Amino acid sequence: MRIAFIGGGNMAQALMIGLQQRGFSMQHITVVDPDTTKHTTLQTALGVTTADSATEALLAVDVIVIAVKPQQLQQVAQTLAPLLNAQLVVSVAAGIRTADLSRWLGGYPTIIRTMPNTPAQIQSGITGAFALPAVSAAQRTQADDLLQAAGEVVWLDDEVQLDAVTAISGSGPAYVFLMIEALSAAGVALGLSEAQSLQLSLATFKGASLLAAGSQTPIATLREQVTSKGGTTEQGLLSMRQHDIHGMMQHAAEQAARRAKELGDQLGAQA
Ligand SMILES: NC(=O)C1=CN([C@@H]2O[C@H](COP(=O)(O)OP(=O)(O)OC[C@H]3O[C@@H](n4cnc5c(N)ncnc54)[C@H](OP(=O)(O)O)[C@@H]3O)[C@@H](O)[C@H]2O)C=CC1
Ligand SMILES: O=C(O)[C@@H]1CCC=N1
Repeated sequence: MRIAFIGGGNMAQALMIGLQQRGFSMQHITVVDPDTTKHTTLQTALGVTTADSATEALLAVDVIVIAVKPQQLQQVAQTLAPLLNAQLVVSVAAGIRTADLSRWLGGYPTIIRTMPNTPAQIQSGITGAFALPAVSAAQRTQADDLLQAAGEVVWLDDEVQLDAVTAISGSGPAYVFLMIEALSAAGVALGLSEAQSLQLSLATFKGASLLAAGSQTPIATLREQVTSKGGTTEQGLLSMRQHDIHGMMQHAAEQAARRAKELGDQLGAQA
């Protein structure tokens, strides 16, 4: 499979590192990004070919992954439109709907909209994906192979659900990083050194996540197994409930999903 990435920023790099870790032939990847300061790093660290603008020859690939910011997508799509020739187009942009991208690409039919996340770079990502009906079974398999290099893939039948995926797993790593920062800061406030508090917090998130992911036991039961009657956890959880942890997470996800829809509405309204 030959791949062209349009945009070589954070998300594209996370996907490419995932592909590299999986042993993908990196010489089969071209990255188009006008920010030439990124080119040397992309070439030396990842072994990919770089270019500052797209040409028909550079886009003679099987899959084009568009990984620019949603605000840049319309302009990028209009530049790509005359250069396309039946390649599969995969978008990772938050909020932007396939109908709008297809229109910007001149009525292009073979598009898969996805929402990956940055743990892709250690093959521990998860991607939500939605394919337009014109995408062939072979192209869907190609996209699945590409995305599986980054971790799990969840195929959706309803594109609207991608805004929820964005709010949960697309943005989710940032929520988790914030929680690690917060737990670690709490440890420092209780007298631990910064280094040891971070070590304890990181190992706790990692251990609890691995235990939960690898166990048949319901998460609530795993939580109860930590919570000794009359013990310490009970007090910690009580405080978290008093501060409405569920409401906080619900509100955060709602705000992220609202923003994904807003990006789709506002940017998708462009001709
Ligand atoms: N970061 C994340 O965790 C996730 C991001 N996404 C999506 O991925 C997309 C990219 O996000 P992210 O990687 O964070 O953003 P970045 O800004 O890191 O990457 C975008 C890159 O595209 C470049 N670019 C701008 N214009 C063009 C152009 N005309 N042709 C080619 N490249 C161009 C940008 O250059 P310059 O900086 O000079 O503008 C930049 O290097 C977004 O749509 C986002 O919604 C999806 C899931 C998770
Ligand atoms: O914050 C953003 O808009 C992108 C999409 C999901 C993660 N990062």
